[in-house]
Amino acid sequence: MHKDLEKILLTREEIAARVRELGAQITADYEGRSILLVCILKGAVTFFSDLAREIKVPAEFDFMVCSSYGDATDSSGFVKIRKDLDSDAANKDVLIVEDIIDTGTTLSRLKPILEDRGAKSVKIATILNKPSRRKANVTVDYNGFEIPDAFVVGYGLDYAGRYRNIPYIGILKESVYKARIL
Ligand SMILES: O=P(O)(O)OC[C@H]1O[C@H](OP(=O)(O)OP(=O)(O)O)[C@H](O)[C@@H]1O
Ligand SMILES: Nc1nc2[nH]cnc2c(=O)[nH]1
Repeated sequence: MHKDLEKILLTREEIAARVRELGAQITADYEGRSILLVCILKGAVTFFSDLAREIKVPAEFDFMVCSSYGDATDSSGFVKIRKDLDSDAANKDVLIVEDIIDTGTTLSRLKPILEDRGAKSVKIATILNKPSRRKANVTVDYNGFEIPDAFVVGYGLDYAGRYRNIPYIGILKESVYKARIL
């Protein structure tokens, strides 16, 4: 285990098994159609590349970078798109791929933006979900794991830009972020 982790929450094997299940479910749900898979950078990149290979219907890839400010329950909560899609979402079945849904601010703002562009459908897949932290309503169509309110890293998720390449998901030691040693 990485020295900065308190414990491993989800092993490589557990993640891979769940990703296979999600891929099979998505493949069945979209049978006969194709998907525009949208990766929300950077955190979702690992899940995105694993999930995409478990989806057996034709899939286009595209990428967005978003920053959220405030929370979605007040009018100051908004999402800034720092890198937009290259493709046109109109008339496409869009599947947004996220690493974690926390307050829900990002997706509660992003989903309507893609719907307003004329997407045929917009659904959401996430590997992690923290429902106890929710402030904005988000329907999660494909939910990997519900996790407690602890700060996790690995499998794409970072703290201060680090730990994204840990191949499993673990809880970061409080001493790491309390000491602000990074
Ligand atoms: O539900 P919310 O409270 O809106 O939080 C979830 C968002 O926060 C994280 O991104 P982050 O801004 O940390 O960027 P990163 O993916 O580049 O690490 C995560 O990837 C989601 O996009
Ligand atoms: N890395 C990381 N980012 C988050 N964003 C919201 N919750 C988390 C978390 O637990 N870990």
